[in-house]
Amino acid sequence: MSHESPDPRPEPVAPAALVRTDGSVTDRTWDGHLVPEGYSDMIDGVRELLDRIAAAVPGADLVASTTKAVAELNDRFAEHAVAEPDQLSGRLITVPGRAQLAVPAVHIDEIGEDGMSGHVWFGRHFLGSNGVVHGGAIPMLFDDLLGRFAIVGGGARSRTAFLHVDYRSVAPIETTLRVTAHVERVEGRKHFLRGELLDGDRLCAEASALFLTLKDGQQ
Ligand SMILES: CCCCCCCCCCCC(=O)SCCNC(=O)CCNC(=O)[C@H](O)C(C)(C)COP(=O)(O)OP(=O)(O)OC[C@H]1O[C@@H](n2cnc3c(N)ncnc32)[C@H](O)[C@@H]1OP(=O)(O)O
Repeated sequence: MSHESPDPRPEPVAPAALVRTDGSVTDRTWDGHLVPEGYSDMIDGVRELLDRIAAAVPGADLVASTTKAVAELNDRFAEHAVAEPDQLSGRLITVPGRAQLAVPAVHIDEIGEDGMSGHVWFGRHFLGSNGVVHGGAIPMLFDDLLGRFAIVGGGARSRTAFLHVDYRSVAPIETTLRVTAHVERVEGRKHFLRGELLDGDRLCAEASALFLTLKDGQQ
């Protein structure tokens, strides 16, 4: 049995090359590692695959062929494993979601010294239930966005000391939502940040967080 349904995924907007916030193009991570051509497109494809798998009831043929293909890919990727300082996933700060698949892909629209705004679209991979984004995905979004902004805003490497999230109304999946982040105040190593997730003008969730700049040699 199959159900016809409209495909709600937005057109992919991630560039083949990596575009910095000032519009210039690079082929390297922030710390100089060369990124193979098409890498961010590959990550986008895997993100779409996670949404497609979450949304589908596949037949036995598709299950078998997918299991075989994934096993082959696992073997091939295992041959290319590197140590953490050399990995690309999570280090492409110019790509939505930093090419880290657990992190929802936030597209940054505006960024300044004290704040940023962007948009995010949660696919079926991030479904909690009944058309609503999983409650665990929202802190992940805020931790990444605010943590990244603690660095972009002039901080050095930092870690989350606390992250408080209030869920004010449901966040729908398959909808373009707005996200904002701003610096509330900085006290020495302590960066206090706030963020919001909105559906139009409706506040879905808000976060307040403290990030601490790490001391030299701190893990
Ligand atoms: C790759 C490129 C991409 C970059 C993009 C990356 C974006 C991703 C970002 C993800 C970030 C993470 O998820 S990090 C992973 C999740 N977080 C963690 O695992 C952190 C675990 N906790 C810790 O490691 C530690 O507790 C720290 C680092 C947070 C703090 O330890 P510390 O450095 O020794 O500091 P400490 O002396 O305890 O505290 C310093 C000051 O902060 C205050 N303080 C400390 N913790 C708290 C707290 N929870 N609530 C209130 N205040 C606190 C203290 O009272 C003190 O205030 P005063 O007396 O000075 O006034």
